[in-house]
Amino acid sequence: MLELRGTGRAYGALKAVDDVDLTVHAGARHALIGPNGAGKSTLLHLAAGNLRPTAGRVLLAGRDVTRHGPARRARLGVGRTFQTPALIGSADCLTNVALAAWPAQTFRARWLRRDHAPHLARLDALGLADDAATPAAALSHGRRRLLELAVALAASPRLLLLDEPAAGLTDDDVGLLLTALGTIGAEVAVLLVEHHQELVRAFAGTVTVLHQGAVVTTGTPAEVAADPRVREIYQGALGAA
Ligand SMILES: Nc1ncnc2c1ncn2[C@@H]1O[C@H](COP(=O)(O)OP(=O)(O)OP(=O)(O)O)[C@@H](O)[C@H]1O
Repeated sequence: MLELRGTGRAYGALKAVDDVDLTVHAGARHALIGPNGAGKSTLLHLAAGNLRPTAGRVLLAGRDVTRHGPARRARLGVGRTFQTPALIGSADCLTNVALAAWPAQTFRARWLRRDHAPHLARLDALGLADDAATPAAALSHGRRRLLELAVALAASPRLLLLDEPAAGLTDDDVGLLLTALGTIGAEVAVLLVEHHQELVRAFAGTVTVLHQGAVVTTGTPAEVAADPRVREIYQGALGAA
């Protein structure tokens, strides 16, 4: 679904992302971990088109999108969330989801836009049905995270890029987030940047470790947790026993 080939992003002498090869397969549950400053957010920006690489290529479903901006990549099926939720605070949850769904809808669905049933179903699937009429700004931080996920999914992405969705969440909220992530269909590949080790272990089938902009290793959570290089550079990142 997503391929980075020799992809890099430099800021002067600093290589924030350095010659990265990364493949996220269709339907994958792929996590990207690494210490602070490893280059994880930069890599997500490169995948989403918010940043242009200074080296290498980005492919989406085999198509070279290196020079495509974020809007064009979104039309090709890339959805994302940000470290700080990007929502319309004054609009209620239903409106946030309905607006996000608009570009992916058929003409008929737009004409029938008063039919909010699909959007309510989406909110319900993520545990937000009771908040349909609540302004996004009035939600707790944890529920804003869930709404951001609902908004990203409303655009029917084929690749979903999630930037630290568990940041600042309570343990209970992380449980709700994990349940919500479990509702994402197999037609959507997910690349998750996350520091929360239990969430990574519970969610990801594949984990890539980034350090100083470069890929250290890719494997299952157990393989990565057992890798001595990972233990060295990323102490306890996966709660290695
Ligand atoms: N716009 C920028 N200009 C200069 N340096 C930058 C810029 N953006 C990021 N960097 C640097 O690139 C490196 C990678 O940053 P990035 O935010 O991608 O790391 P990260 O792994 O997401 O970190 P964290 O886990 O703390 O969010 C860091 O050294 C950072 O200071």
